[in-house]
Amino acid sequence: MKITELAKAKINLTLDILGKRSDGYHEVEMMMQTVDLTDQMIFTLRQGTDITIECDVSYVPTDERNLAYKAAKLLQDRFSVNKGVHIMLHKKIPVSAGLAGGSSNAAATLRGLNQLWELNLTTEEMVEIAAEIGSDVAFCVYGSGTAIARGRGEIIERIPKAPPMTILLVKPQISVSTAVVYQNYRSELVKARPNTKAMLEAINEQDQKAICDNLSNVLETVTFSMHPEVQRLKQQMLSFGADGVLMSGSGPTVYGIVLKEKRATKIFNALRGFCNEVFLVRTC
Ligand SMILES: C[C@](O)(CO)[C@H](O)COP(=O)(O)OP(=O)(O)OC[C@H]1O[C@@H](n2ccc(N)nc2=O)[C@H](O)[C@@H]1O
Ligand SMILES: Nc1ncnc2c1ncn2[C@@H]1O[C@H](COP(=O)(O)OP(=O)(O)OP(=O)(O)O)[C@@H](O)[C@H]1O
Repeated sequence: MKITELAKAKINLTLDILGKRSDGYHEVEMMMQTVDLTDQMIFTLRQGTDITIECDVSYVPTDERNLAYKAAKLLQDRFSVNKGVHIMLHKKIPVSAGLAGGSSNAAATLRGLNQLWELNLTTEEMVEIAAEIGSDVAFCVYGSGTAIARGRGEIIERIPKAPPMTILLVKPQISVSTAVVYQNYRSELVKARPNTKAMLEAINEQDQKAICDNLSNVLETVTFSMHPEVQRLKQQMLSFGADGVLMSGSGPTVYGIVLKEKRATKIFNALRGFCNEVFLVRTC
């Protein structure tokens, strides 16, 4: 028996930090959006209880460090499952990019194994389990759409879908640790905080211009100071004519919303001249 699931990348339309928590995490309020940059995952039932992973790119761990493995093991232990699985992961989402690639794979594993192992879990039950794997996994369980995430990212409020928009994703060739970025966050260095209410209104009204005007991520202050080239990339995308530009998550991926299709292709070609990893995608 085989189940196929698609794991989508996410971008943050807003990311605000409301304070530091006693568990060491940060209290956040952020608007999340899926885009149609997807990994494909194929789950095949195995005899015995082994969980094995195969991936078509060499730099993704295929052992217990893989978030998909963690998700499978968690389900197996929690529900005393005496079945195994082989997971084939076709990777398209850049790794350590701020696009929740690993989290999305973990969420797709919860959905896939819910079917393969016939667990009959509701979406809400999967969301609860997701929070034990990572802060971004809960949002990814829904598969696609727009939501506000609160708490440490695991409390999800689904909101109306953002309008279809063309997005350029650019992943610089540097690696950023989410933990280090959060650790170095200083609220006093933030000049303008996100206005979540205004962003919600913009989405409710399907007002693309207002969405572009309200993009905001407080973690830019940290990543930009550690890697000035990420800030330069943002400036460059704005000067090329993107209508709104923001760093996603803790970075280093920077995305640009481009409201005119023809201009998006032009900027895409210009960026490909000096960046290896550039993707032209849509909100979904
Ligand atoms: C930056 C974002 O991607 C935005 O969507 C997320 O907030 C991070 O989500 P994630 O990668 O799933 O994060 P986790 O794997 O849960 O945590 C990685 C590390 O980031 C820090 N962290 C994460 C989330 C949060 N609300 N506060 C934190 O301080 C913690 O040091 C944690 O050890
Ligand atoms: N299924 C997976 N796909 C990609 N990376 C994974 C996976 N499982 C574990 N990892 C490891 O997780 C780390 C972060 O990878 P990931 O691509 O999820 O980062 P990210 O996009 O920055 O995540 P987020 O936006 O949630 O902070 C990498 O060091 C990678 O080796």
